[in-house]
Amino acid sequence: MTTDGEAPLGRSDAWLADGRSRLARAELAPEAEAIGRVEQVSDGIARVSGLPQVRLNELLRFEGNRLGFALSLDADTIGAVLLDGEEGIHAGAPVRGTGEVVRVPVGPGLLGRVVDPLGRPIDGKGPVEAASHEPVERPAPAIIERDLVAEPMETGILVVDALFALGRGQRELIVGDRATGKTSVAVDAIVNQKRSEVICVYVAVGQRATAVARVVEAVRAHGAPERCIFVVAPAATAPGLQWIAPFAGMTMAEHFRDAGQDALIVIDDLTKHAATHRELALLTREPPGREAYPGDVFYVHARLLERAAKLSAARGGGSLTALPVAETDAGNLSAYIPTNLISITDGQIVLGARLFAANQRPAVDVGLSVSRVGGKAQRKALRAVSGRVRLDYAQFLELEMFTRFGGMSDTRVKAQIARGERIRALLTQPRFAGLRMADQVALLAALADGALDSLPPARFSELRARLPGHLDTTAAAALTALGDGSGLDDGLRAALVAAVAALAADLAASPGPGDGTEGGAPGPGSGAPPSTTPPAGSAPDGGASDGSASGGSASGGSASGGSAPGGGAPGGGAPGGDEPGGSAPGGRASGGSAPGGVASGGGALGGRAPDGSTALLGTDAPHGGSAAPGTGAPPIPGEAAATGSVPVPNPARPAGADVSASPGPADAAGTSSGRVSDLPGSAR
Ligand SMILES: Nc1ncnc2c1ncn2[C@@H]1O[C@H](COP(=O)(O)OP(=O)(O)OP(=O)(O)O)[C@@H](O)[C@H]1O
Repeated sequence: MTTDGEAPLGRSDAWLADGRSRLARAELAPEAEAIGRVEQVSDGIARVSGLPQVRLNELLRFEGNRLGFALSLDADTIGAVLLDGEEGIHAGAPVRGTGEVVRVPVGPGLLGRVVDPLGRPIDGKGPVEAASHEPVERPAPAIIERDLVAEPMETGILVVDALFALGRGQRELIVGDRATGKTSVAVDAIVNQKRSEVICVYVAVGQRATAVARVVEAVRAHGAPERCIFVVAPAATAPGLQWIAPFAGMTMAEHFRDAGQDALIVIDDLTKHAATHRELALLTREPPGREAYPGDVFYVHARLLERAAKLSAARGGGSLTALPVAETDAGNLSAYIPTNLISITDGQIVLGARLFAANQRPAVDVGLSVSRVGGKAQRKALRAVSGRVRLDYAQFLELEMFTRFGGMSDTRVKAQIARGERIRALLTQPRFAGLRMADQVALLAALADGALDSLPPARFSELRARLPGHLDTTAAAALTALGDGSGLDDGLRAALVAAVAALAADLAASPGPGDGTEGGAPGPGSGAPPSTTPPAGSAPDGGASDGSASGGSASGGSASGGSAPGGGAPGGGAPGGDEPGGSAPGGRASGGSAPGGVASGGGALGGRAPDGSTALLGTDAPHGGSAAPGTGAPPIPGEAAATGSVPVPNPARPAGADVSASPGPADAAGTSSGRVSDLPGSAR
């Protein structure tokens, strides 16, 4: 051996000696690792045996590093919800407990990102930088850690900010039938936060991927996406992921709340979350209760929404406002999940399908909506001018119904109706056209002082669009004074009203666009062609839908051609008469533009007549039902009515069935007050 040859031998000897000494120092002891076994996999659930020490909600690791969590613990097996799908997981595969619960990344690194409920990016913008990882299930702040809701959360939507003001830290349910604008109200609230410092989290549970993409796009186009997080679990994702999505979103929002910031979370929607919870519960063989939901569905949503709170100064003074969304079926607010959520939250914004079809958008039903804590948080100036609006509007809705039956020529009543029509036109607001608080104050003060009386309601949309710029130039001092949060003194009010009056006079003097866009339309025969009028609940975005009903208020005409979707029985449809119980010409309901005056019978989609009366809405037309002739128009929810047969949707009734011949239970329900009891199905 050469010297060269000995050197490597010496190094390996040293390595061997070092290894031996370390081995001698090592304390060898047996270590137990519990490895369970998958017994069965189906429908996103794995039944696992052999892991007796696993705790509820513990994270489990399956083969291929796939994750799941323990949802139910039985004597011998665990019902585990799979978070990454079932691929590669088969009976007999090993499972390990982790001793951990499900955690998600939190922190500013998530802002502007679209992530799945585990915080994994799905927007192709690279990995998320997390400040830390927090459990998805966390306890709600204790009472002592909370403060009163005292600051407004402005949505920019006049009807909400003026009549159902929200406060930071409040939980307000947005509830309504399918396609009544629930998401739009929530997204408008998010978009409006571009004027504030509020962090927004939008959680999509069980939505169509295209609908989610539209929301993300809308916020990117109109809002402040750099302060938004999108947590997305579309309908096609594993039920386990959909289940944790609201909890994950809440944890991400809580991070900002706990850092003393203000956050807003929209959960769209909890009805689908409840359905996922029911699905998982049934698959893990939990005993079903009412409507087959497991008994803990109330607890699941209560513990989720209790995490929204306004924190005390000692805890940093941050707030988390929650806007959960719930879907009703045929306006039935008394179904299990909507009633649960109504009782958990601090109020609800109810969206009505008939109002929506009548082009009253946002279709907020002022009779059924309420905000239980936000009123105290409303800005003083806005409170000063919005006080009478709700009362005036509610009175108008009742009066309007009575005027449908003719008579009521009293000048005082006429004035009230005219005022109500103006309120209605003012409360109609397109999407992404949020108003500043000062704009809202100016509009409502001008309305109350009669400064808008010379402007036809059809021109209000122009007024609203031009108002912010006009106030900026003509009433800058008043805007500054209002921005200070002070109340509305007489001088300030006069300045704002004068500015709005000047703009209204300017508009009144200039020629209008010809066809109204809301709140009644100008001339007879200006109804939208039936072929372009969407059926109730399927109106497309913006202008097209705006034009359909309100623009479609041809007065005194007869029902225009086309048949209502789903057809209508002879005698139903939209009669052209403007008398109550007017003679139905026996035609089919036309799409859109029910003629002016009082539409009678069922099945017409329509708008508002220039005289302010509400044409019959086609809520039952798509179902094919039709009302008997001469039954009178059904009330818009919130209005009183004493009609006989009410053309309400009745899922139990087969398509094409004649309402008058076989009145369904919903028809028998009283229609006297527009309250919950009047809603279809609620009397049952
Ligand atoms: N203020 C508004 N002005 C004009 N169009 C509106 C307004 N609000 C909503 N819409 C339109 O109504 C349609 C339904 O709205 P949206 O999707 O928000 O309803 P939804 O109740 O959330 O529906 P889904 O039940 O499918 O979730 C959309 O096409 C939307 O653009």
